[in-house]
Amino acid sequence: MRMEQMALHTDKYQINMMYAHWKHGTHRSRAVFEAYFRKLPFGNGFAVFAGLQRIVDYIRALRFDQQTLDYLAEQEEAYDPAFLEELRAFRFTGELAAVPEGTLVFANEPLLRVTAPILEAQLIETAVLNFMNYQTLVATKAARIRQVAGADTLLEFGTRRAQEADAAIWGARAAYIAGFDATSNMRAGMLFGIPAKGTHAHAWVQSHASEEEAFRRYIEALPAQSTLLVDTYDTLRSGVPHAIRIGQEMAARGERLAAIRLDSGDLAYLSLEARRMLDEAGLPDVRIVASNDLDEHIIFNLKAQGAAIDSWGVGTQLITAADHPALGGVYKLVEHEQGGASVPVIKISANPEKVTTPGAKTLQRIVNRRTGKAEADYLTLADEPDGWQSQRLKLFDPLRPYHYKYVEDYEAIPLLQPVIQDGELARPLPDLAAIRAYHRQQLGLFWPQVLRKLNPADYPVDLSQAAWDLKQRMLHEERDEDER
Ligand SMILES: Nc1ncnc2c1ncn2[C@@H]1O[C@H](COP(=O)(O)OP(=O)(O)OP(=O)(O)O)[C@@H](O)[C@H]1O
Ligand SMILES: O=P(O)(O)OC[C@H]1O[C@H](OP(=O)(O)OP(=O)(O)O)[C@H](O)[C@@H]1O
Ligand SMILES: O=C(O)c1cccnc1
Repeated sequence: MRMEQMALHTDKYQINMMYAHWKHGTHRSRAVFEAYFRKLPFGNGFAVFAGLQRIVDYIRALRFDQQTLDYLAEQEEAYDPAFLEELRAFRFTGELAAVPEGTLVFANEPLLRVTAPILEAQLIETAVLNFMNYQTLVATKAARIRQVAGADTLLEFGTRRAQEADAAIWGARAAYIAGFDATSNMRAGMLFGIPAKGTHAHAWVQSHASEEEAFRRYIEALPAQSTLLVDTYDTLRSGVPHAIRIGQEMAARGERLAAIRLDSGDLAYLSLEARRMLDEAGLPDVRIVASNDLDEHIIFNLKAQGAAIDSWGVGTQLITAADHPALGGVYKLVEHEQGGASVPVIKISANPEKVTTPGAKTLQRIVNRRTGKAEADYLTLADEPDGWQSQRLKLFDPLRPYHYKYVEDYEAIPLLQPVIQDGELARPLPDLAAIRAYHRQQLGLFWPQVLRKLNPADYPVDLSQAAWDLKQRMLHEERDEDER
């Protein structure tokens, strides 16, 4: 997809650090950054990774054009014109490894790893996090909604309430990855190939002399796809009876009214009454769509009340991730070239959760061959020799290493896969249909206790002995340094 000029979709401090590196001649030193989040959103037991397509499009299109360079030249920092010439020739030349979109992911594991000259790796931090945090958040919310909706149809209706246009389309895509069936946003439909679906609004009914006339004229125009919104005046006294009359007329002509939509009031009561009325009128095939500030909690409750709803239109709560409006993903330096060698680096914090895990890492999903279920995610240092995969594996909690277990008959599935190498796409990214299928398959790898939406079980994310030892050694070295 074509991307607009995005080079300055970054925080100024990135440009300032790039400049300072350039001034000191360190801008080509190789750096390894990893992106991860520390806390799962919505109290969920997993997140659904999304955003990679946009990240890849952005990275590959990164250029500093004349307008961008002119703007940089005006800044109060008075960047050296020779730096701007360096930027004029900018291309991303590094590597990106990432987990595939649709993967179930957890806190404190690398979802992306960038290995590049530090000038390049630093520039992309802000945008990478921007895309990853939002899309992963919405995909995760969508997965929660899919979980309660079972096999019902889920329609994404959020554009009017989304935090601007990009959020609407990329949010629609994220929702589709995690199991929504369609979006109302036509642009998302066109750009991404998501099925686009729509009913009609109250304005259609209000713009006619009567509700019945409005319904009749609507189905005359769109006989095959008509869903009639029945709550403009009085759902059970007016909307549903009028829809029934239209539905019966259609049936007499050999056509079928597709559905009615409920958009206010007690959706359990109204759907059950509407279902009864439709069935009694000989229209058991007319489906019922519901909307009105729905989320996973309300859908769960409506289903528990036996609501007769076949399709759910979900907007605001999904697209704005209203109950957890940001994923706190971070992008941390884990290794940096010093004196020709790549050296692991650590960031210490008084808060143990904020201490980084040094060294470039790989991420494996340890799947028990006997049960077919994932036991843990396992981080090794990227330079650890292969071969451990065929041995008995000790899995221990990195914060409480005396909590451990052994796994014997397992498969170690590498999750961080090469996406960009030497600035070029390593292989084509999967299409949306493949991403959705992969996401469904991912769900099958986990026990229900990890997947349940209320108080899920913790899924272990463990370090290899070598990764753990490196972290402990660097923590102690830092402390010794402080005490000197
Ligand atoms: N049976 C139900 N159980 C739980 N929640 C419900 C039920 N029926 C509807 N809801 C939800 O309760 C909320 C009611 O919204 P609101 O107070 O705006 O009432 P309304 O009748 O929809 O009015 P409006 O015409 O302003 O949309 C919505 O989020 C709706 O999805
Ligand atoms: O409720 P959401 O999950 O965000 O779904 C989208 C809403 O958008 C439309 O309402 P509209 O914007 O016409 O306003 P309304 O809230 O008065 O129904 C539609 O009728 C849904 O209710
Ligand atoms: O098609 C619909 O019914 C629809 C689309 C967007 C928002 N609300 C409803």
